[in-house]
Amino acid sequence: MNSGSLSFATRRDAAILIVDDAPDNLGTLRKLMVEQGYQTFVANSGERALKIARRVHPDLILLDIMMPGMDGYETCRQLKSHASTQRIPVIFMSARTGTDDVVAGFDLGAVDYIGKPLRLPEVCARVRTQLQIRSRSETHEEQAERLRTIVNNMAEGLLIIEADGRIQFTNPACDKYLGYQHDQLAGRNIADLLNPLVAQEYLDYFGRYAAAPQSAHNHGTREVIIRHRNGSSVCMDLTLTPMYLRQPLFIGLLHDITHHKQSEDALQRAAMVDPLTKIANRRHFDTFLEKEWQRAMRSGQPLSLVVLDVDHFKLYNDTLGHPAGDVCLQQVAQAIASHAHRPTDLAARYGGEEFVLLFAETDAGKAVHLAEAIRGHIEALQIPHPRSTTSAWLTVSIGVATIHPHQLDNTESLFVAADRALYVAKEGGRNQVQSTRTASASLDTVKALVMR
Ligand SMILES: Nc1nc2c(ncn2[C@@H]2O[C@H](COP(=O)(O)OP(=O)(O)OP(=O)(O)O)[C@@H](O)[C@H]2O)c(=O)[nH]1
Repeated sequence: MNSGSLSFATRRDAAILIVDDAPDNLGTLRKLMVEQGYQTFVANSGERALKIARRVHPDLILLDIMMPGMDGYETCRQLKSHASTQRIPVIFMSARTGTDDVVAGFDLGAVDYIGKPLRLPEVCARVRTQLQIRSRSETHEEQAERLRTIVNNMAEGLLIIEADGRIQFTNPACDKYLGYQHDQLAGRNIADLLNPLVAQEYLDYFGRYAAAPQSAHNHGTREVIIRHRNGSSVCMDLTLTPMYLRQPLFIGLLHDITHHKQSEDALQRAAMVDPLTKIANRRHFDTFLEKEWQRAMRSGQPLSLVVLDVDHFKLYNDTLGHPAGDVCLQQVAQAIASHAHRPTDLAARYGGEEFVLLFAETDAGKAVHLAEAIRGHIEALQIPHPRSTTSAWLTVSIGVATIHPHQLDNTESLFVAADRALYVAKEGGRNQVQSTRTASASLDTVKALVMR
């Protein structure tokens, strides 16, 4: 038993409409069809046949041609012109077996033509065959419908692209991702959606595949920026698969990664920012310094590092509480960061109450001047520090170091110099700026202090 008869075997309940004005014929055919296991409906006129067909949607109609009133041809014409009945297979039965009659029957859309007098086994065979064909074509339609449903409902955008870059088809998800109405993208070129370099790369790949489909390789998945209809850019993963369907075609699958990108960016930003003060953290500062250091080595420009430490901060915490200390650090951070104006300046929280600032292309004189401005700014905030022995307000001590980096130096040496200057500022009474120059002048003092 082949698969066709198998599928047919499951359709023993097929419904047959028998149309004939002769009661004997109707009776004989009905009995025959019932014996075959079919469900039967009968009509003795064309008008009645149309009514029944519209109501019960039979799987097949056996239709006599010569009938009073509406004949079989007209009945068939009307069946074929009505959406709900046009796909029902019709087999004509007639004593008129001339070629013209038979051809006229097929021209009206009949699937078969049986001559009268009927040979009953032949009728059974022809009915069976037509039901098998119908059952197979239904399966094809069901499959096509299933595929259509998947394509229309999938979350990924689907594009079918021709070798010259012309878009042949897009699914609703693709239209939605890119802001187009249904069918607006078909006919456009992918070059309208991508930046020119990327588009050219794809077109070259299409061209290579079209020239030698057998040697084609999968283009894989890559991240692309696609132009949305509103002019904005959307970040997508595009997977391209070449396919030969009568012509070289490329199936593109678009996966929106904008949200993924945004959270990736947010994570990246979070990894660079100090959670308490919202300015750069130590990690970000070190990376930034390394980059500026390399740049300064190439340009020969000076690089200045400013190190700041809040005075008597332990005392501040002990007096006003740790939460007040946190707020104070936020205020100090904002004040410091407001002095980093250029893209090559960066303020960061380097540790507990210690802050740093990098000023690229800034000589010692300017850096000390900037540091002095920051010190004054923080003092002017007039954050009360009741038990400070330095001032009634919160103050900072600042060390400044400037260097013209070269191969033999490293960033560590710049930090050591700035920290030394800071040490001198602390020991010199706090609330002041000291630079490497001033620090080295007081080196003896430092040495003496260190020895103590
Ligand atoms: N509130 C708060 N305090 C912090 C934070 N990080 C560090 N500290 C405190 O900062 C204080 C730093 O104290 P020290 O290093 O002794 O320095 P100091 O008291 O500022 O003294 P000098 O630097 O010599 O003027 C410590 O008490 C730390 O607990 C923070 O995130 N929040």
